Amino acid sequence: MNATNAPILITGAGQRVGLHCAQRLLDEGQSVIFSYRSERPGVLALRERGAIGVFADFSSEAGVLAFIGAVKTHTQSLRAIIHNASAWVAETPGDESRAFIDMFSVHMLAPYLINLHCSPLLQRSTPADIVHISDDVVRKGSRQHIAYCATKAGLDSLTLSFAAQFAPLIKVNGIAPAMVMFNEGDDETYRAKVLAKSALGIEPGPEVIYQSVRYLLDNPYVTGTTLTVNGGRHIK
Ligand SMILES: NC(=O)C1=CN([C@@H]2O[C@H](COP(=O)(O)OP(=O)(O)OC[C@H]3O[C@@H](n4cnc5c(N)ncnc54)[C@H](OP(=O)(O)O)[C@@H]3O)[C@@H](O)[C@H]2O)C=CC1
Ligand SMILES: Nc1nc2c(c(=O)[nH]1)N=C([C@H](O)[C@@H](O)CO)CN2
Repeated sequence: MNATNAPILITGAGQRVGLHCAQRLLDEGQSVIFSYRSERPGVLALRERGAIGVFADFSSEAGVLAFIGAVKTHTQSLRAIIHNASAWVAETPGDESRAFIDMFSVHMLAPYLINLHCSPLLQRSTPADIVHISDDVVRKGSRQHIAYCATKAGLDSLTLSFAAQFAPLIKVNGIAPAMVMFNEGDDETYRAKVLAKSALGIEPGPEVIYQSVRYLLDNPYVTGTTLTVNGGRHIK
């Protein structure tokens, strides 16, 4: 918990990694504001623990600005912003542009606007952090998720630019995971194929992302860095 107990803002926390990280922050006595788009059991669970849920549809500028305005009705300061919200959409013939625009908006426009408009709230907290959750796939590209990978690469660029812009009051870092947790529909063949891509060959679960977030929040001498959390894919 920080001295002023300024809340941590985490986006896309209704399920999976974001939900786990929000729960772990609450476990440690940290106040949390989170974004959700769909009403999920995780949204209720976080609310029942005292976290503030704010609806967000990051697919448009108007939706992002509306979210920012809503956050500012709940707090005047922020300990950190964790940009977790994401859409993992493969190219599908006929609506390539829609997919690209949607992922540009959630992976780049939303973090860009939220960082710019909420930096004054972060500056009222010491220390203060921004964490962008990217993807290890940026390292080499992806034939199956071209737009997804490109927009995550843009997020990595925002890490570098905002780290320079906001130093020394706000640290800005990224986390680049490879597969952390499968999706329900992933069959055994796909799971085996993905596990074989890393040297460690495990599905680690969302705690490895929380551990990475914790490191970045607690370390006063790290900014402009993206942590690779990929089970050794790059050495396989
Ligand atoms: N899972 C993995 O193995 C890996 C994950 N990552 C990254 O880690 C992070 C967490 O992954 P994971 O938990 O699987 O993420 P999810 O796929 O579960 O997405 C997280 C949340 O993002 C929200 N979201 C998506 N699009 C929008 C939008 N347009 N506006 C508002 N919210 C939106 C969804 O909200 P709702 O459900 O309310 O609609 C969703 O619950 C992501 O950034 C992901 O790219 C990187 C590599 C591997
Ligand atoms: N928003 C999301 N991004 C990603 C997901 C996901 O479920 N939601 N999943 C992956 C895969 O696990 C991939 O890493 C497998 O190689 C990537 N990004």
